[in-house]
Amino acid sequence: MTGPTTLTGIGSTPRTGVGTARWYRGGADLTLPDRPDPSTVDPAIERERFEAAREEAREAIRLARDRAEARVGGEEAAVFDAHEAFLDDPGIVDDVEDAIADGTPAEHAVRDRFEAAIGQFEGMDGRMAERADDLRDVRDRLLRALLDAPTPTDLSTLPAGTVLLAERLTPSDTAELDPAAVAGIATVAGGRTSHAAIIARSLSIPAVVGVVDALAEVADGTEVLVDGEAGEVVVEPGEKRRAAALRKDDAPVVPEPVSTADGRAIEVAANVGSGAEVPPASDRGADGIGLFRSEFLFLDRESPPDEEEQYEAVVAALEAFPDDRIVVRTLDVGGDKQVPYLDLPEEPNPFLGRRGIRLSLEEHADLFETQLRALLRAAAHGRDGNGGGGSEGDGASDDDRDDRGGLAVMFPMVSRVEEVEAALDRVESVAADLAAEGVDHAVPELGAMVETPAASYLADALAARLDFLSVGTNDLAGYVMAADRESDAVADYHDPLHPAVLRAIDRTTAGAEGTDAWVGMCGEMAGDPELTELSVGFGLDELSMSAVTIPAVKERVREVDSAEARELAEAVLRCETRAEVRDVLGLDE
Ligand SMILES: C=C(OP(=O)(O)O)C(=O)O
Ligand SMILES: [Mg+2]
Repeated sequence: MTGPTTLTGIGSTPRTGVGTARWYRGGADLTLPDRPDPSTVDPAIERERFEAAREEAREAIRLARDRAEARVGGEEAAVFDAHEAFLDDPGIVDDVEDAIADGTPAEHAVRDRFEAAIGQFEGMDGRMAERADDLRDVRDRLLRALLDAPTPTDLSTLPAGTVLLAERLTPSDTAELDPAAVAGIATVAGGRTSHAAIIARSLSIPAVVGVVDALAEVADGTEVLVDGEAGEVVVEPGEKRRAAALRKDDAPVVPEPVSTADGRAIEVAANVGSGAEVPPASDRGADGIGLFRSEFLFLDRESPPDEEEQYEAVVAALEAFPDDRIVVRTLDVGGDKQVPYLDLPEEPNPFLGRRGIRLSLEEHADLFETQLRALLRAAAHGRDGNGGGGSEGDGASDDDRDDRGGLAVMFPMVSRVEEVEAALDRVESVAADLAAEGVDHAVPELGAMVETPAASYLADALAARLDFLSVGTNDLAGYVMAADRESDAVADYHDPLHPAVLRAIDRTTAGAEGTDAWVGMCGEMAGDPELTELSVGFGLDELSMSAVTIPAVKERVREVDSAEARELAEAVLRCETRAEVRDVLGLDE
């Protein structure tokens, strides 16, 4: 391949890096010998081999876990606990042992059983499909042990400036990478929400996944640029493109809050999916956390976290940002986020079913209560001293709260005023219980996500009852455009730059005008520096995003004039097609 050639995929870590391509092919050859005649197989020996392989794999998984914990933190490392659990899963172990008893050699029994499990997960939606990667990882560890195959290339010692190309990377592969050495990752397979992609993001390694386009033709040693924001891999990019891309990525970190050129303060906060993402957010200059996806505390485990664990996770985030606001979203499961132990109802169309606040108010009222107890206790932390003597809050009018600091809590997937009223009642009753028990607590700021057209139409009524609203453009675009956010086939529809979505955003800020509620945005649109002026023009007070784009968005906010930004928003709101919107914004089609 002679460049420059641009291959497209899915941007996963929105940073850019340039380096030298190096293919990673998983190291060892795991081709199995031909299956022998069952009568020649000694099941006792095979059982012993299987046992020994499990123990070897267990040791390697624990080592990977410790290494990941040291590099990216405990929450990301917890994926390896899930890997270890596969080694003990009776549904797998018993089947492998049964096959061995019938005369199947251990390596064939392992491969067959894992292939079946991988096939099952691949047939599911969203995050569950990505558990297939975890199973592949465990299967390969077992097969390596059984075949006595060499361990794969040591990914922790790659030379500086490597762009790693692979068919797919497992979570263990990714956790081994040294972010100082690896300039980028491009893989043929994988989605944005696979564990491997999440770990790469936590390590801030530029990454593009799902590059089906001719990645295989890129030879080792070629210069490659990985633009994880545009979702592009540029082969032999040339000096101009390289310099432009790196300039974009290198916006200086601005630790203090920023205002527009004419003095309007805009909070630029971080979205985090786990405690491990909190320190990098603060390093990138986040003004607090605008979206703490609390559901990550519930994934990849066998039972929900208890009140204490949730309390501690939130307090750790508050301590990392003592002067800033931390917005924790209550449990948002259902739709693409399935949690097996919660026994969520089977639904023909989960995106239009029991999700978010709907589950918290009914099927999982118990989990909601535990979560609110943890949150109200955490809200007292740091007031009147470190954790001691918190006030008994009185909801939206709690006036001893610092303007911008402290805890805020928001409810996901709201579509009715009644849901907000019921959630506020639950908060009040949890506060009363804690008071009766003599437990320190406070009522945090309370808000709702605007992710449904209903919430956008009702923004005035919601804002009148709450302290804030936060626009979730990922789901809002999906529901306004009737386009599944997980489906490639309708990816074109799922774009916040469609006029209908932009009008829903504007309707939200307009609805909140005249109330005391502030309005933020925490969908992916908020993190796009090319859309910062438009977001300011819509009247948003806060933009919350993946930590990596915070410096570029802060830089952009400082250049914006809010009157001009409003004119831009008005021009965009007059558009009738996405092409016209892109034209007004000066973006290429
Ligand atoms: C931020 C959002 O929530 P999530 O992506 O977690 O569904 C959104 O829908 O825009
Ligand atoms: Mg959402």
